[in-house]
Amino acid sequence: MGKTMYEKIWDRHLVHEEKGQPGILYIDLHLVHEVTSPQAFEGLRVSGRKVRRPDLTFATMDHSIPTLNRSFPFKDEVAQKQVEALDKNCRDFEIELYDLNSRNQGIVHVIAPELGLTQPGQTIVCGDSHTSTHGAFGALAFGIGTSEVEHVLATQTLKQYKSKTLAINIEGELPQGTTAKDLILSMIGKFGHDFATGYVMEYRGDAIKKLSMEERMTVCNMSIEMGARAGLIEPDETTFHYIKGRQFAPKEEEWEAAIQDWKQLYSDADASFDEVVTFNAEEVTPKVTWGTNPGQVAGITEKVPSPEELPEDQQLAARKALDYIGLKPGTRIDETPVDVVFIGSCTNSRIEDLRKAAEIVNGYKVAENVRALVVPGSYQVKKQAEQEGLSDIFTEAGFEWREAGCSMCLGMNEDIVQPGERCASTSNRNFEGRQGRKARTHLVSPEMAAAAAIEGKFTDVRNWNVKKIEGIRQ
Ligand SMILES: CC(C)[C@H](C(=O)O)[C@@H](O)C(=O)O
Ligand code: SF4
Repeated sequence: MGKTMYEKIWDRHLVHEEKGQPGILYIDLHLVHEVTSPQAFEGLRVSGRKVRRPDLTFATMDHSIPTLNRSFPFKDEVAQKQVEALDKNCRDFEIELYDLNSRNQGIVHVIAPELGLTQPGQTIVCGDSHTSTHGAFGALAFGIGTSEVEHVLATQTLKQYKSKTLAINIEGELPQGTTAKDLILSMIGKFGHDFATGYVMEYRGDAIKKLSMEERMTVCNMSIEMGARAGLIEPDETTFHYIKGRQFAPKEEEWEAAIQDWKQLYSDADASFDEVVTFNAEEVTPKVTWGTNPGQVAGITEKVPSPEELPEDQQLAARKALDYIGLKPGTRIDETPVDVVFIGSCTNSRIEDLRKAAEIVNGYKVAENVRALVVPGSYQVKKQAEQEGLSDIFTEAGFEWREAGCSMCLGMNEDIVQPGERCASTSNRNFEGRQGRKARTHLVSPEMAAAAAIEGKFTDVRNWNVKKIEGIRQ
């Protein structure tokens, strides 16, 4: 019988296996950030170990760093300590670090693809759940805990039980005016935020094939928000084209061999998945979450549901969510006002996201009483957006234009949504307190966030009067 893509990558990396025990997998790329690594390095020091493959380990600063003034001293002492610790750890253990002065700095899941570190067929880990992003390249990529970070640092391997496999066959095409973010939010809405728990899922079908690499990353990024261990997309010409020429991509003489190898990474026609579901892309509309998990989501023309309309096992959670989010059943989503707009995070802070948001913003002004921020995913995204004139469009409209980092996605720095404020956010998590104490988060696409900033409430981007960007420096 044939193999799934997951099984192929698993088999290529299996170093050792014993019945009843987790397999030992070789790790090709280990990404490190300041929040989940300090204790792991401390563990190495205590046991007198070295990092086994510093050349396969890359670190960046992203989670807790300020996005305005990044020079020491930080306002937040804990953040400064984390950053200083990462700096020392990377020096002591000879790991490449993209610090706040580096041209390669940015959110860990934005920079690794951007640098060509992320490649098909690899095993990639990071002490961070959104490592699933890299699955967009056909890499087996998932988050690990801090003790596992230590294990990978010390051995370049990881103990893992094999996951079950799930195929999501996406039929049809995404309708005009909808995005990859709407697609993944729709799927989580349909199947539920814990549907894929214990599975590695493969997104398949024409709608996926038509997505750009950046859009595929948006989809895979949120696999974890459906509970999945990892998300995978078969690599194809779009993937190869994206990788070619990047800093760490295979060089000319190795390129052809790499492509031949990557072309083997598909699920065989006779491979069997533990579970197969289908999803119709034609159903997708611009989405806004109304609750405190990403599956509590509605279309822009819909109303906030009444808990009684929902399946019984979802009613209690819906009641609690509505109470926290401060919305009444029956409220029209497109009449819901926003106080804050955040365009950023590893889900939606790449150059295409900023271009699409800028296209909506161009020629308009941010509504009074709305505070709007754009936080590019990396230094390189920021520079490119500035060269293309996107930053001018944002700042002229009244957006704040920041340095790269995670920022308001999780509010570990000063970029926090105040208690009771409602935020349209392009990030991936909306649980209680995620963006600040009592902050209310609504997950949306960059286009929907941009339109909400201008209107001061959620609005249907499909009806937006786009003012073409004249003389844009692209
Ligand atoms: C800080 C880190 C452990 C965390 C994660 O693993 O996802 C963060 O990135 C998040 O998005 O909540
Ligand atoms: S941007 Fe948000 S989701 Fe992504 S790694 Fe940072 S905190 Fe986690």
